Amino acid sequence: NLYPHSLRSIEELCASIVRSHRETSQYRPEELQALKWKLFNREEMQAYQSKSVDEMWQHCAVRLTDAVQYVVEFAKHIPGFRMLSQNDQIALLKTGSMEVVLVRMSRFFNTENNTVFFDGKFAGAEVFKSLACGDLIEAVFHFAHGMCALKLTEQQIALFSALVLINADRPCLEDRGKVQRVQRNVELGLTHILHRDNQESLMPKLYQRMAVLRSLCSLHMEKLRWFSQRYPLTAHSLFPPLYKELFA
Ligand SMILES: CNC(=O)[C@@H]1CCCN1C(=O)c1ccc(Cl)c(COc2cccc3c(C(F)(F)F)cc(C)nc23)c1Cl
Repeated sequence: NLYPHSLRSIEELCASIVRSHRETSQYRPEELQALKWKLFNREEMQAYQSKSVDEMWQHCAVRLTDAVQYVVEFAKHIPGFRMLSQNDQIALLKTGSMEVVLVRMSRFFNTENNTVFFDGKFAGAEVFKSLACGDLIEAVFHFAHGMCALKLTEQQIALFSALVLINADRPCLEDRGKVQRVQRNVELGLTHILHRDNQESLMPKLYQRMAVLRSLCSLHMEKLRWFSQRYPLTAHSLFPPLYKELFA
């Protein structure tokens, strides 16, 4: 039901969001724990760094598109999301899916050696040099550090990711009121989880993280435009269709 107010239905809402997060998170925390110290050797590093700009962008775009598809799956199981109009669902995903990908990336981050899980191993920022957008990668790493510092549990990440997606302030929504009601329920779920964990103090920090996410993703869209103007062939032919649908 779209308007849960009793505690039981808030707990049901949390349970379905946590389950959906777990089933669509691509890698389990314990899997990544095992790979934590698997780093690229010199040859592998050089192989990435000698890729051309558009080769490396295409290589990343495939992974990002894959990650976005998992976020679309995640969104479908957020209570109330599927009751929104198709256009509103697309509008929320168009602006929110990359933000959730970024939140999820921070789960794959090792703050001890400043590396991120990429292509099966942990990579430092220098692996992405051939992308020719050091500022974007720097910002991605910096954001991941900030997220790791909050030490969120998987359940807290699940509810936070749902709140990042269900945002009634997004542009071009048809039925803002309906999105607001779904957003309100997810907010109740997040406060419920934080209250249960005795960590209400995290709430303002999470809202601050959402503001950082928005600025970071406008940088991404700017980079994406730069890349598709600079390499129109790659951008228009090689990027997987979903990517074009969501970001073009
Ligand atoms: C387990 N792996 C992961 O979590 C990430 C997310 C999905 C797949 N993936 C990676 O393999 C990965 C991990 C770390 C980094 Cl830094 C990258 C490279 O990231 C990007 C390169 C180019 C453009 C990127 C853009 C842009 F600009 F398109 F919006 C935006 C984001 C956010 N990341 C970009 C990638 Cl692709």
